[in-house]
Amino acid sequence: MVIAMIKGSLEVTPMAMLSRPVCGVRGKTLIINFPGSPKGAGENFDFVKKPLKHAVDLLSDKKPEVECLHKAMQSSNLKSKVNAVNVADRARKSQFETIPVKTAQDIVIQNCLEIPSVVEKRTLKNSIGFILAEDVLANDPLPPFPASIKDGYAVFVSENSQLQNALLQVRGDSTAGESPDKCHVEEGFCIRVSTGAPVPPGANAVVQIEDTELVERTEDGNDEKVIRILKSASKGQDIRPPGSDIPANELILPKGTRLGASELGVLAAVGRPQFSAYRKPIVGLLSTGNELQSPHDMVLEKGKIRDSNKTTLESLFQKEGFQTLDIGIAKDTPDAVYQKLVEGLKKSDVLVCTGGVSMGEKDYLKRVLVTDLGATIHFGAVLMKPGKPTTFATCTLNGNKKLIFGLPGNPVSATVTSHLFVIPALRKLSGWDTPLYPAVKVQLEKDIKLDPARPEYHRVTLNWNTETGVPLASSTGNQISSRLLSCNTANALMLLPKAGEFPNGIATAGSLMTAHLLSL
Ligand SMILES: Nc1nc2c(c(=O)[nH]1)N[C@H]1C(S)=C(S)[C@@H](COP(=O)(O)OP(=O)(O)OC[C@H]3O[C@@H](n4cnc5c(N)ncnc54)[C@H](O)[C@@H]3O)O[C@H]1N2
Ligand code: MOO
Ligand SMILES: [Mg+2]
Repeated sequence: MVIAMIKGSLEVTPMAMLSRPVCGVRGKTLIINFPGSPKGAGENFDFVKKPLKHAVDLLSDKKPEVECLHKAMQSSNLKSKVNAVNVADRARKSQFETIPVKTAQDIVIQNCLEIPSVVEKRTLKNSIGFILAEDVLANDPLPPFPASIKDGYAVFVSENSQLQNALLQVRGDSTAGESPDKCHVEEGFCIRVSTGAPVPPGANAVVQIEDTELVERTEDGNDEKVIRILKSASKGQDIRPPGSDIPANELILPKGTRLGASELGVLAAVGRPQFSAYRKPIVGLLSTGNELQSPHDMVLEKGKIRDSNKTTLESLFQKEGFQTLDIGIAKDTPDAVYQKLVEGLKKSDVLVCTGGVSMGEKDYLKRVLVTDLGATIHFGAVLMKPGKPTTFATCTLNGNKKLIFGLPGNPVSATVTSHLFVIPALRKLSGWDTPLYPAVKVQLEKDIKLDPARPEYHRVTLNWNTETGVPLASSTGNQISSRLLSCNTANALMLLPKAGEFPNGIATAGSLMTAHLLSL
């Protein structure tokens, strides 16, 4: 505890090295000596409060509770009930019906809808991409006063005079930030105004400086005394009436609005720096596989490869605005998969695993989900290339429903299925109404051979063709699902039908296809 206090305090101030915290135990009493200053005492309490209950339990010999806590904190003792020995009896065909992508997406979204959304208070900082959970009305109108659109003169235009060639005495000035009541305009007079400054009472138009000339200076020669208006002026000209940009007490951002830069700017403008938004889910990332080494390892052991999925998916989800947690790598044993799944599910709302979902003897994910976690697998095979063994399950942990994606281990399959299933789910859980990627018609640049059995999500780079108005889709090359390079530079997933739907099984150059936009 002393170390925790010194370590925590040093992050607040280097002066902490001058303090001498003391902690001890007398009989069954824990004694903590906090610093004398109220601020220091409060901070130090925060540094040590987490294990207090556990410390007191230890002192009072509350063994069962202590053991239970230990067990809950380390999922490392968990033993799977999956039989890993009997390989000969394993299923030789997938037990899961292969369903269309659209059906799979509907199932995912339906499960998201069954999770109650959590509303949290947010402020203008770090709220980009969040969805408003309340209707927002403007507190104040914008502009809050009649404001000048030009640098010039506030004047009075009457029924009889539009002021062409009129000589007006300059009575004062109104610059931005001043009170509108500072001065007053009457016939024969004007007030010099700046853009954004209040137009004073009595004035009903602004004449820009370009349409005036100076006729007489003040005695000291520095200021304007009389000006001439060169062009006729009309009532209301170059004035923004109060509330003309944003009216007060009107619904300006309805519940469900996604907060982009301008929406946050609007909230800032109308005096709503605090608002309710839907909480975003936390995404846990788990790689599985005996072959995986850290991407930081410079030397590969025999038979090993570096874990690239976690880096790709972490970057993808973070780019979409979601917080990710690295749950690590699970070895290909039922125990390891079980332990990592429990750890991941405790820490996150949505757990995204890669690998171990196909037909291999060490593909344990589905079996552990069902046998050890009592999870429901909603689908375990999807009619698509890449991504065939994509698996989606839900389970309940401490009363909370959790989503689990078991994405295929191949790097391209994991990336493509993240776009098609995981990101829509994360968006839906964050309150988006339309979480799927928008689709556009695109034109094939070259012939492409179609897959005999599965519709393909072909990675393409779209270039906007200004002559035809239709984006031209260029393939990123060899589409094998292990070749992550095929995702580089891709800004769309082009949906190609299976071979039977095209003569000779070839989609010819110039054909129109649907593509899902990943980015612009
Ligand atoms: N008999 C069958 N075999 C396979 C089928 C099938 O239907 N029948 N489906 C194939 C398809 S399609 C895919 S996709 C893969 C999916 O495999 P798994 O999800 O079980 O994944 P693994 O076997 O663990 O790994 C596949 C591949 O990906 C590499 N990998 C895994 N994790 C990572 C990572 N984090 N970073 C980089 N690369 C990773 C792994 O080394 C393998 O090469 O199954 C086919 N087999
Ligand atoms: O479906 Mo797998 O994802 O082709 O490689
Ligand atoms: Mg496998």
